Amino acid sequence: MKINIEGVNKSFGAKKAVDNVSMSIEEGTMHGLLGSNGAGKTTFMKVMAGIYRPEAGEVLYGGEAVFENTRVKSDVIFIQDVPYFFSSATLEKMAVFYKGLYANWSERRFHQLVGHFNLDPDQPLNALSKGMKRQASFILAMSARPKVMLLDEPFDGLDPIMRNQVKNIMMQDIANHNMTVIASSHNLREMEDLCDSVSIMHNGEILFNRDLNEIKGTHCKLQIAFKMLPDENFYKDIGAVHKNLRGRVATCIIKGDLTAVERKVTKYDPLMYDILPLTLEEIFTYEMGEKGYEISNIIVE
Ligand SMILES: Nc1ncnc2c1ncn2[C@@H]1O[C@H](COP(=O)(O)OP(=O)(O)OP(=O)(O)O)[C@@H](O)[C@H]1O
Repeated sequence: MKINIEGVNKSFGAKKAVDNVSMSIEEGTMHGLLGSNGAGKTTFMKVMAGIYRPEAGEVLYGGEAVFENTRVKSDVIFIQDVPYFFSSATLEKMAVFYKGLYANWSERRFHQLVGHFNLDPDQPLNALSKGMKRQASFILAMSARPKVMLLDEPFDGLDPIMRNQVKNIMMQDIANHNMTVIASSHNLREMEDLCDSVSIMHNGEILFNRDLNEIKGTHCKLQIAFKMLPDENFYKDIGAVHKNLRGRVATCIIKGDLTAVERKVTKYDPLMYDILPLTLEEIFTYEMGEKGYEISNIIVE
């Protein structure tokens, strides 16, 4: 289900937690929403889930606004950063509750996942560890077979094996059922491996929103060692948008066709060179630097 977010604002008193955010997310893709503590991610997710009414703008799922719309909400699941369960809830009791809320609820999948994650369906959920509560939230969410999953810090508290299992099941649902996922995170590297597109939120605003396949094909990193340092024309010639010199070794970020870059580089008779793809962190470091932001102030990892 395609998601359109149009000019959304949400404030708490004088604090603009979400400041005029617009973006769209294609059906069957995963979007990573990155940002530091207090950037506005949870508030934005709550607006997307239809929990908060924005003061301006709207969130549309397949063209329909989510706020106070039970039909749309039955296709959208929100896993909050701190799972909440009723005081006497067990997985079995929550399953009955979810079945009533979500039209696509799959009993078969629920029992498969309970077996897979090895949780006792009759154990009180509030007596579980943080990571086990997270697992329980995923079991319930994935059994509801939602068209859209909103995940606030989804993998926090899961051990590495559980992380991989949850990711694998989620990626299968994206590939096989065209599920659309938006996940907030502090972890750039984890999102880089999973997402089709990534945005960075800072002080309630979206600073960047990029398609990862597109961006990775357009930039590369050149590391090159010279016998004699070339003049500035070299950097212009190869299309370097950023350079860092250490002795006679230069590291450049280059925007452009990679084979053309290689052809030009060899003309300068380097001692050695290497052309590497850019990591997402490098792309953002460079692009945010251009806009005057220090990425280490915005994202930790
Ligand atoms: N219920 C609330 N009442 C008042 N202010 C709030 C409320 N919820 C959030 N805020 C404020 O809105 C801003 C954004 O908070 P939010 O929780 O959305 O950030 P976040 O990006 O999710 O942060 P974190 O990574 O720490 O979870 C913060 O300044 C926060 O203090």
